[in-house]
Amino acid sequence: MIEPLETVSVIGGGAWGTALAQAAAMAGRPVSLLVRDAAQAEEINHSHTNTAYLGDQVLSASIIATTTAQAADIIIMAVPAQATRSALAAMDPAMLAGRPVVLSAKGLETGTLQRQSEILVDMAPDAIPFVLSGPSFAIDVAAGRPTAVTLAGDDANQTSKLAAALAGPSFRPYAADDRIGVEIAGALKNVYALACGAVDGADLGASARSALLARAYAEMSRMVVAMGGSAMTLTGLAGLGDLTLTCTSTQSRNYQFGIALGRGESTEAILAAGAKLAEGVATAPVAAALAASLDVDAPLIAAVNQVLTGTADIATIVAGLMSRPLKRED
Ligand SMILES: NC(=O)C1=CN([C@@H]2O[C@H](COP(=O)(O)OP(=O)(O)OC[C@H]3O[C@@H](n4cnc5c(N)ncnc54)[C@H](O)[C@@H]3O)[C@@H](O)[C@H]2O)C=CC1
Ligand SMILES: O=C(CO)COP(=O)(O)O
Repeated sequence: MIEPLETVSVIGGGAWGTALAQAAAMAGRPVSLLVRDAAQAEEINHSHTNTAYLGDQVLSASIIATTTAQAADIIIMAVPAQATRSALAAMDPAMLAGRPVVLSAKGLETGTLQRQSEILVDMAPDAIPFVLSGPSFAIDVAAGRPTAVTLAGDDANQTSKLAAALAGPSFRPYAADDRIGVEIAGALKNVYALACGAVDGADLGASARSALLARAYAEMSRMVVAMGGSAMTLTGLAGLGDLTLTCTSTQSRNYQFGIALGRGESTEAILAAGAKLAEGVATAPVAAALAASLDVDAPLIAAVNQVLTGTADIATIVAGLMSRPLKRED
């Protein structure tokens, strides 16, 4: 029994946490939003904007920003993937026990190689994990533009109820049950967006980018199946939907990071220049380690790691991919 599903507490006041708080408010939920900076909380509560992350987008007055995590019926985690563990550790365990906790970060944890919901199980074994992923730029969600996402949980009835509690006029969650597939898709699409950006940054052409997208989809399917998820999940919003959005949109931070790599800039230089969060940078080596441990052929993940570490230039990497032994497409 997960009811009531009235109030929402969002942990993380960046672009995505603020957008999800706005979506929950538009769904009619009273929302608290945890931010780390008192001045930011003040701005959200009094001006109803979060300019550092969402420009002049006006936020719902029913979002209350706080600098300490508030208890609620529904908890939404929206800090970067590498910060989820420490954010959970900082919360009162009683806030999490028996409550639906929605993991919305898209990334795999460095060191442990864990998915976001595995981190939750580690940190709060009594919480009920759900994962939310799909094609959804924060500004689109916050501005009330039509968005559809996947919400996956272990119990179909609970997941449908939670989806209904978060659904609004412009935010449509589809209930699903393949947590593994949804999480791996969300994490890997960022790695492939780095690759697609690099293809464009290096001016390799639209044909190359589409070929990459299709082969990325095939590689992602092998990874999902090897990890115990379903390849069918990839036909949906969290798979094909988000892969195409992130790999083809200049709005994507991962794609932008990839463009800079494709132009020959180093990872260190891009980060030093103040690049926005690009989750694929941390996830790529984790994905490579997982592929190796599962014996999955993942040449694109390997290629992205070569670009990120500067161990080969783009021309050499492309030549290597194009001269792999010919194979059947299936
Ligand atoms: N921005 C977008 O359009 C979307 C982002 N996401 C995912 O959401 C996650 C977060 O991304 P964004 O919000 O866009 O990043 P962001 O860089 O805009 O904001 C991250 C926020 O998390 C806060 N934070 C970091 N560590 C924290 C901690 N330990 N406790 C509390 N707050 C902490 C930072 O202060 C910052 O406000 C990422 O995994 C991203 O892939 C998912 C869908 C869309
Ligand atoms: O996940 C996203 C859209 O679905 C956001 O992508 P970026 O993090 O690359 O901007």
